[in-house]
Amino acid sequence: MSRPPRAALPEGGRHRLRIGELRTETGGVLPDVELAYETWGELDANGSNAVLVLHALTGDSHVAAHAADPTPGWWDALVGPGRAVDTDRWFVVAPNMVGGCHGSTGPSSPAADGRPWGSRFPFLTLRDAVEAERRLADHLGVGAWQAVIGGSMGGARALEWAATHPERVAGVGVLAATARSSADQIAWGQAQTAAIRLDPGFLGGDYYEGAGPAAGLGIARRIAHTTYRTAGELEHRFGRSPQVAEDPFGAVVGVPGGRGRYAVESYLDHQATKLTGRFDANSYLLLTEALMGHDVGRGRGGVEAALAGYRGRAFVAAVDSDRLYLPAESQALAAVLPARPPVHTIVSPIGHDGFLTEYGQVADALRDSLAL
Ligand SMILES: CC(=O)SCCNC(=O)CCNC(=O)[C@H](O)C(C)(C)COP(=O)(O)OP(=O)(O)OC[C@H]1O[C@@H](n2cnc3c(N)ncnc32)[C@H](O)[C@@H]1OP(=O)(O)O
Ligand SMILES: N[C@@H](CCO)C(=O)O
Repeated sequence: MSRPPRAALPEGGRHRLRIGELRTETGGVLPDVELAYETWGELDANGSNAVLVLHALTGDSHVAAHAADPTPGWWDALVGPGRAVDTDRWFVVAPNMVGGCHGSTGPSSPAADGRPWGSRFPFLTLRDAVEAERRLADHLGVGAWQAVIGGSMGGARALEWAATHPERVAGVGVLAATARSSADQIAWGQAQTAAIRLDPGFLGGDYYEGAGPAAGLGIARRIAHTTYRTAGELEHRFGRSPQVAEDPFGAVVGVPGGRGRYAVESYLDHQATKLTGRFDANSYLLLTEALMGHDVGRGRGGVEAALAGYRGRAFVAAVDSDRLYLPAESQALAAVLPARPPVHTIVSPIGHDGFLTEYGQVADALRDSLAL
């Protein structure tokens, strides 16, 4: 996609907020929670021009470049001066989800005894995350968000915001996400969590003084990443090609039982290595299981009843080739949102990750639908 030129980076920064004790839905207690978040633009005097952007499973708060951190973010072309979420007009806020590993309190953070929480970190739900973010909104003086927007797990959290605090959400944007995690999504999640837990280095979650479960986390990423892409894309990019200088039919000297790799294997190895270098396995487990537990209708009489009280604007988008978050599931969500929004189609050969690479296709519709 073409990116409009960036005239100047918006004002912005990296921040931390202590939100106090968080009692989780399932009875856990986190005594002193800190949220890491980033901001772009300026909040107006009424606190009425704020937009909340929520990241996906392994994302973080760095949505776009700003003056304090010019590194491009994961939705850089969507958020900034003159962009769909125009930071000359909107004050944009993006927190790292509680339980994560990019600044907010998570399993790798020190507990009161100074040791990492590890296995002691309580199970979290997306509603617990929304409660943490509600306190952030209160702290910032944001009465109602003009929009709460996210993709994948971020979209699920956005929907939870609309169901939990309908009066505080004027518009909700849900990309490549559904009202409830399906059996298929739970099944793929379970293969990933098993890979981590069965790694001998996992040590029940208390691995911080050892090597840790890098192998298990890497396998989890390989499984997940394959579901984020399509069979067609992988065939087109890699086919049956061997990785350069490797022979899938030949033994590798010095590696007992080893053989050369196909290019697609090397690609997945690379994705695994990148993730293990930037993500904590316990956070991966925690957030994956929070997402497996996602059902906006849980305890609320079902999905339709849960969203019936939400009177704000709605934007729903699906990637046409997404084999994990099916376009039909986005249609089902749109059909029960009171605004009855159309489902915008992101056309992409790559599948689920298309919401990260092709969002420019829906930028105008997103802005118009949410009055941004
Ligand atoms: C909304 C959110 O919060 S998510 C936050 C952002 N997401 C992430 O960071 C998650 C991790 N990344 C991703 O999921 C993806 O990289 C995306 C979706 C962001 C971008 O995808 P794409 O641009 O299509 O990149 P793609 O999946 O093709 O990967 C390219 C990488 O594979 C490498 N690669 C390609 N072929 C091979 C091969 N045969 N062997 C080894 N590596 C290979 C490339 O060198 C490149 O490496 P690099 O990323 O270190 O530069
Ligand atoms: N590639 C994205 C997609 C998850 O929905 C991530 O890792 O967060």
